[in-house]
Amino acid sequence: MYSPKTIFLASIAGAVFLTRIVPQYAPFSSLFLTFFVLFISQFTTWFAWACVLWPKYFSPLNKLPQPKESSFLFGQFPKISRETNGAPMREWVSTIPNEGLIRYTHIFNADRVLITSPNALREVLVTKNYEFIKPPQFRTGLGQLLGIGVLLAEGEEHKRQRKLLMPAFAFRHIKDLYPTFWAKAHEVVEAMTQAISHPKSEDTDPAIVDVSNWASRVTLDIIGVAGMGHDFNAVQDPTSDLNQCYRDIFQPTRGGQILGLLGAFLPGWVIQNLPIKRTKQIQQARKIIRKVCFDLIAKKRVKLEKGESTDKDILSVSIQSGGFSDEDLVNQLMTFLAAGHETTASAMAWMAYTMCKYPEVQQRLREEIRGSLPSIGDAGSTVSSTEIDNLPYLHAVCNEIMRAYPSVPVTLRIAVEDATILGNFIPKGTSIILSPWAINSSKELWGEDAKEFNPDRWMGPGMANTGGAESAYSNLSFLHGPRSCIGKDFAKAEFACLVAAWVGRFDMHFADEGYVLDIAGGITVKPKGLKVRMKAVEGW
Ligand code: HEM
Repeated sequence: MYSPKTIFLASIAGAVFLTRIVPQYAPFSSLFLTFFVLFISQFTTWFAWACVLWPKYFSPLNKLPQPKESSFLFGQFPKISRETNGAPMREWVSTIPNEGLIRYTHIFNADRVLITSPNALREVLVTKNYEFIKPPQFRTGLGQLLGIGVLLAEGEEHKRQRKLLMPAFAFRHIKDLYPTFWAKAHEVVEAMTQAISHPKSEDTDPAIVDVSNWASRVTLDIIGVAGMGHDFNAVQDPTSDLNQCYRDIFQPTRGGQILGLLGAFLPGWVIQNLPIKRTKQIQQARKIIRKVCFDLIAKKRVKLEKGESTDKDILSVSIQSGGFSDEDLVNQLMTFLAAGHETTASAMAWMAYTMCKYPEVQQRLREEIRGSLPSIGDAGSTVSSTEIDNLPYLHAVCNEIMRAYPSVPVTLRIAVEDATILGNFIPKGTSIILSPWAINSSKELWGEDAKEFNPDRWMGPGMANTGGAESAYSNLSFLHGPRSCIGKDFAKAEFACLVAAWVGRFDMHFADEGYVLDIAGGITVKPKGLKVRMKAVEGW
């Protein structure tokens, strides 16, 4: 498709051709000036067509409902960049009457289609799943840190990888991981209990805790132990290279946002080699993460070859499938390390926020946990999947946190060919927006109190799995279909164990009583600047 990126490349090629091969026809002898003239002239033509004529008069998407106000050139981009990721979509779902699709435009009026109804979601996520792929710039951008594992692979390659990995995520296997999750939950609450009772300096109050930091460390350890059979020990030692890497690269920065935007216009290799701090940071992180993964694979192979391992972690199951080369395995490990830890860490940050905001929920949950589970303070204590999964209020609170504040508020697809959704023509290349946050809080799907935090919607007969919503597509936190979160059961079990341990042990209040929710992040989101005053509650 003709785009600024192809114009850029075509202008470079044209300028080289004109100045080097047929200089008599070049407008200038300078390569740069020739490039500049070619670029500007092509860009202007493209601009008039793509930014004015096509979106305003020719786009078949014009007939779909859309937001009223729109910038002349940048569509809804100014609103989207000003607000929290997913907030505009959340607003449009409930304010623009629609039948499953809302159209809006982005930079240079590029078309976007927001999916709003269960039937439309079913088409995009299930029946036509491979017609709507992840944007290619994800592969070049995220691919550096995640490798091209199951998260970024497409088509037949994705099917192959997913089939080989599925056994590791089957519930019969996940249920054996509950004691591992519980052991790490024990370790982190003990470390936190120690930390909040020992001042580090005179002017810091140890009881005021940066929950995101602890949450990221414990979830990194859990994906290490349960996913790869290796303890990164980030709970005890936050200074390890790997922990530091993820803290740096997942910190939303201006540099990262700018690179994301440039990705729409420049080829991936140009972006990756820009001489700026952010690209250097990413290259360094990639080196460290890959080395950690290669070492883990080598160690695990030796163990498996000697017949010493009966491990059931994701890595062991992947090696034993025989379908992955070492390079493939590195890509899968990089994927699980990133996809499997910041997402759950974000859910933990939302847990802390909701517990502070709704102290009565916190109190009720603590009573259920303490009344039913063995004390987290007892180093030898363990729990089974049945013990955790049978606590109705814990189940309800965890589900409600993930519904009301999904870790991934928005994700994207691109129509790989001309397609249709609910019979509406979708031209090739159109961006399709899936917004878990918007869907999970749609009044149409959840009723009048959709935007309220109400764990009780998951209580009562027949409510535990649905929260009262009629369609499974009303809850999009893990998406659905062949590209849904492969780690859903893993994440839910891990989250329930961590929440039980954390709420069972600590009383939590906002450190700043007037805290007003502001949301930070990119792919995953968290309450910005949240600090929690924590106190260990005696007797458990
Ligand atoms: C609260 C925790 C989690 C949430 C909310 C979550 C959410 C999601 C979402 C929304 C996607 C789809 C992204 C897209 O296609 O655009 C996804 C995919 C994925 N998630 Fe999770 N996730 C969580 C935890 C985990 C964990 C613990 C693991 C690994 C152990 C994991 C591994 C993956 C993988 C590998 C994919 C790609 C699946 C594919 O494309 O076939 N996630 N997750």
